[in-house]
Amino acid sequence: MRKQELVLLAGTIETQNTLQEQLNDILGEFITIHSYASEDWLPDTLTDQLVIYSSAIIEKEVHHVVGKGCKVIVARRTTNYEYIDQLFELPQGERVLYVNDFPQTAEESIKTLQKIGIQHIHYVPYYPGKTLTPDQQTIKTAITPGEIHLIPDSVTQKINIGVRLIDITTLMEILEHFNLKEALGGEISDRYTRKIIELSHRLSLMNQQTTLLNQHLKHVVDGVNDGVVAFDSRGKITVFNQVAEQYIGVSSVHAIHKHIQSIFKQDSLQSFIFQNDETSRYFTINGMNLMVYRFHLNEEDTTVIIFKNTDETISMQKAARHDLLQKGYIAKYTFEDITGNSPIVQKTKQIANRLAQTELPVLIQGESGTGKELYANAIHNVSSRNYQPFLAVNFSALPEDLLESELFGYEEGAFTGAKKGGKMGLFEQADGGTIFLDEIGDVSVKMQARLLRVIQEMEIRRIGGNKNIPIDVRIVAATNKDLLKLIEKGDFREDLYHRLKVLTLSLPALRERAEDIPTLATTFTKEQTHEEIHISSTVMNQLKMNPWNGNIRELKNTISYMLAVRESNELKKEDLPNPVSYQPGTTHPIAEEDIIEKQEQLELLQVIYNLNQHQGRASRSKITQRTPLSEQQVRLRLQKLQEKGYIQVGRGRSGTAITDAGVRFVQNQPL
Ligand SMILES: Nc1ncnc2c1ncn2[C@@H]1O[C@H](COP(=O)(O)OP(=O)(O)OP(=O)(O)O)[C@@H](O)[C@H]1O
Repeated sequence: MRKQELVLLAGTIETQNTLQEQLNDILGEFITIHSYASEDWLPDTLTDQLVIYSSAIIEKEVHHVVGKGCKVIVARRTTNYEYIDQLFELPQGERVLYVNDFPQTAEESIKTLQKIGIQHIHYVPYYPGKTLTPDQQTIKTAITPGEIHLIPDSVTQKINIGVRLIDITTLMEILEHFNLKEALGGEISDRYTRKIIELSHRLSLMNQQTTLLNQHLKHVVDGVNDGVVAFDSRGKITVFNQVAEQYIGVSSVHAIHKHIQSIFKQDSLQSFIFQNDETSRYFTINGMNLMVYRFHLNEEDTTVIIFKNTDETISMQKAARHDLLQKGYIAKYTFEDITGNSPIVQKTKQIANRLAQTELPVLIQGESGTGKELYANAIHNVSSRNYQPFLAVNFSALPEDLLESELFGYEEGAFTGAKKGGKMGLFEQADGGTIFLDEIGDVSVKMQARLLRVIQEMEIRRIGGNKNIPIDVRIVAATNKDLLKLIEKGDFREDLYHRLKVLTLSLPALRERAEDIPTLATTFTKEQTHEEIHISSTVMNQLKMNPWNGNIRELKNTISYMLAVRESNELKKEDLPNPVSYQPGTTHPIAEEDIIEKQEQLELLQVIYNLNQHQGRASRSKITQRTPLSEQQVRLRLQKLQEKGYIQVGRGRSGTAITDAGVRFVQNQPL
């Protein structure tokens, strides 16, 4: 049987090609399709043919070629479902121009799109000759079924959903014309609907994916440890996670889509949410201490509120600290542990506190035992790095050959005995925190060069390694040596000195703040025993007088000694260690007047001792005759000797007698 034929007449080549392809797909097996576009060329007069117009509008342009015996069918057209996926990506409520060649085709197409469920966007029909209102002229997106050239220039996003296709009723009309409807109608409508089903399958797949994505995001937001709430420009809640449910005491099902004010009833919270100057504030909500943060997502015109439980944050920080503590990388002391109320200590603590707030290196200088390590700890603990590691390296305690691998680590196989997998050095381990370089004056010149490089570059290279590892470490160094003298002698690099001493902190010697000695002595006593210990005034006076060349460490050791040897709950002069056992002077000589005054007291004591031995109790005039001191000076020194428990000054004319402690003191003095 000869195949039947039909002629398709379209306006544009694009429409011609698309519809030719559609008809071929569905009817090509049974009917031969010829097609022409009026914008291209048309055939000579057609006779006795079935002619399909792509739309009623082209009639004027083509009717002259439709001759005798022709039957004309004007195609009804519907959206081409293949390309509409892109429309789902447009945001909810977006205004778009729907651009077509005529008002009725534009209106029709909009209705079709709405019918198949694309209702989240707001369509404005547009066709040649339509005048847009000033408001409509701001629309930046246009959709068109192949009529790209008709889109106004103001539009920036152009979505071509392709030429509209011939609908099923027209296809059935064609079959009827050829008397094929009965034989082929079912099959053709199946082919047509299969395409539609494919589309609805794609749409449902897309919906499924959107639902999955929404669920996934809900799980993510629910998994966040903080309360998260979001609301749109009208105040309607769009996000309300599980933690927010707990904090606010409202279920998300109840909260979502409600107005924010109906859920957050607390006035102060409402005013915080709606004002613009503050971005965070502290609130107590349902008995919980919450820090509330607010920020705006401009693109989505959404406000997000985050609720952080400060009690939980504190316990998390404690857990992090516990972790560091287990590794031993923690600064144990704070400024509270630094005992002393003397003006000089208060001032030093104040300066240290300020230095701590910077990120710059600090060099702590002070005699041995003045608390340099204590200050380094305290500085770290008030700095912004306080929840990061604090590592102390004592250069005088580590042998030179170990130092390098300890500080910088090594790679596997770097040397015989190197651990499998290599080792991280202290600088790497201190990353994010503070490294305390103690006794920096004892560092060898070779190590000084390496340290200088690390401090300059803020990166290290492991022994045997070939890559530089960046580090973020704050340096606090300490020394009891006079680094300037070392520089003069060529034992310390001047460039390293300048790198380290960006900020300096000088710690006072204990003798410069003797007024702190009673508090220190009592503190150390309490630290070491729970027993109620009294320090006799004689002992206290003696402690105050001692030059303390070993500073606080020496004082602490003296207290430990006395607590060990005491016979009662009172620390008496007999418990004091032998003066010669006091630490020898380290860096500073004892202040001049101290030596002289001590010497004079000793001489006086010697005089009293001799007088007592030969003449019994000694009168003040006799004592004065035997010394170069004035009567007034003798009186003052006798008072001091009595306070120390070395003599007993009698009333009236009864004279002065040396005590046992005085005798011991005299006898113990080097000749
Ligand atoms: N102000 C203070 N209050 C309480 N204890 C202190 C104080 N200063 C120092 N100490 C104690 O004295 C001892 C010595 O302190 P630290 O080790 O910090 O001194 P240092 O200056 O680093 O000494 P060195 O130069 O010998 O290393 C420590 O036991 C410390 O706890």
